Amino acid sequence: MNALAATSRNFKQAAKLLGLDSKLEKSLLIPFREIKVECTIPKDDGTLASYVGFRVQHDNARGPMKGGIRYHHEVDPDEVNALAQLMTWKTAVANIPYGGAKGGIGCSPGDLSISELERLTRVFTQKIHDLIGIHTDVPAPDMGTNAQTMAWILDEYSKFHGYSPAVVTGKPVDLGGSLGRDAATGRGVLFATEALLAEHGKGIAGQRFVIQGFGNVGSWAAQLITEAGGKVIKHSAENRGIKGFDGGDAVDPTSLLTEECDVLIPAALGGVINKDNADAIKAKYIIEAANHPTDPEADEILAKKGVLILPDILANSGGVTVSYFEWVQNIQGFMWDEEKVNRELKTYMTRAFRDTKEMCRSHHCDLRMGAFTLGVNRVARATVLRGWEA
Ligand SMILES: NC(=O)C1=CN([C@@H]2O[C@H](COP(=O)(O)OP(=O)(O)OC[C@H]3O[C@@H](n4cnc5c(N)ncnc54)[C@H](OP(=O)(O)O)[C@@H]3O)[C@@H](O)[C@H]2O)C=CC1
Ligand SMILES: O=C(O)CCC(=O)C(=O)O
Repeated sequence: MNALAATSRNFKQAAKLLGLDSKLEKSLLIPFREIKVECTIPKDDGTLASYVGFRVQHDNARGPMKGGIRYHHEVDPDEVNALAQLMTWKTAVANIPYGGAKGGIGCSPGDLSISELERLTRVFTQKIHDLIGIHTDVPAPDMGTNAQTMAWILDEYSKFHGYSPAVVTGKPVDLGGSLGRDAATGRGVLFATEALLAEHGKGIAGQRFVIQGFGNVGSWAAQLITEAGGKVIKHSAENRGIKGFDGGDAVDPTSLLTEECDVLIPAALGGVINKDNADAIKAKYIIEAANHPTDPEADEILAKKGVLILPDILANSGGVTVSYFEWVQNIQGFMWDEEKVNRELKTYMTRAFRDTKEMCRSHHCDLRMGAFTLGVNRVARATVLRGWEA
């Protein structure tokens, strides 16, 4: 199922459980603003290359819009729209004062040189600089982008608006980035997994994990789970990003989803768990480190098999939570030590898990609907409180 159809279906199910007014439901679903820009750059060989960039600003009822920028050849408007919508519910689940947005450029970053990536990022920033900002929309890294990409956005944005470190998060620590942001999504995955397993009288130690994707999120999750005593038995790439991680074997990324294990952690692309492979999944728990890795059809099959799924908008909210801490530090002009960042992250992740479970109890629903009803309800309340006057 297309990412937007899947995300909207989950939203509508949550709206129904909450008994939302149909006009409010419609207004929450339609994005605040969709931006599509042409980005042409000279390549290193002197020829020109054109790319399409997107930024979808989904909702700002609870605060500035927030979300990553993805560089990937499969980036398309529907997917960016779905990812932006997920950010709106995710920031509300985490209870941080943001709305949701997401951006992307349809390109294969591995085929571009560093200077081509820098030119592309600067052209994209030139096209969107007056639509982002510290109190309007704050980008961050996602697949195919990193702290260096954020440094280029910060520099280009600052040419127009003056030095503004808080306009992006996930930037290098030397430019005002937060200690602990690099590991934050993976660390949040660890805390969320601990909270879920604890409900079943289990800990990380001794559980067998399979992780798909070994970029920023997957590699940090693997390292931290290993340090906590978990056994990462398979992962989907050569060790990348984390020096010295030596757990698990590298195998083909699609077949590993159906490997024998206790906990499966998809940490790459969306839609990888679908009606074609859901029945063959052997894990007892799925922790969605990636965004929308599970199709609604697969959700139904896995529920019948008794597999518990910790949904993306809760499981991977550690990244945006520490992005919030970074933004707060930039605005305060005061840097936190890493221990404080990690301690606060644990508090926020544990609270989000507890609040989600409360919605599961009160609305008699699974964890995905618990998280969706929690997020959608908070955004709906803020929307109504702000009023409808034009
Ligand atoms: N970075 C963050 O803070 C956050 C990220 N996320 C989500 O986590 C996921 C991963 O993001 P991140 O780690 O930042 O991205 P990275 O670009 O750092 O890493 C992506 C990983 O996915 C792998 N991958 C790419 N395509 C496929 C495929 N078709 N099948 C299997 N593996 C594939 C890549 O392998 P290779 O290197 O070989 O291409 C790489 O290991 C995304 O869904 C993202 O939206 C969610 C919250 C926050
Ligand atoms: O850190 C952020 O602001 C956003 C991270 C992100 O894109 C995500 O959670 O999917």
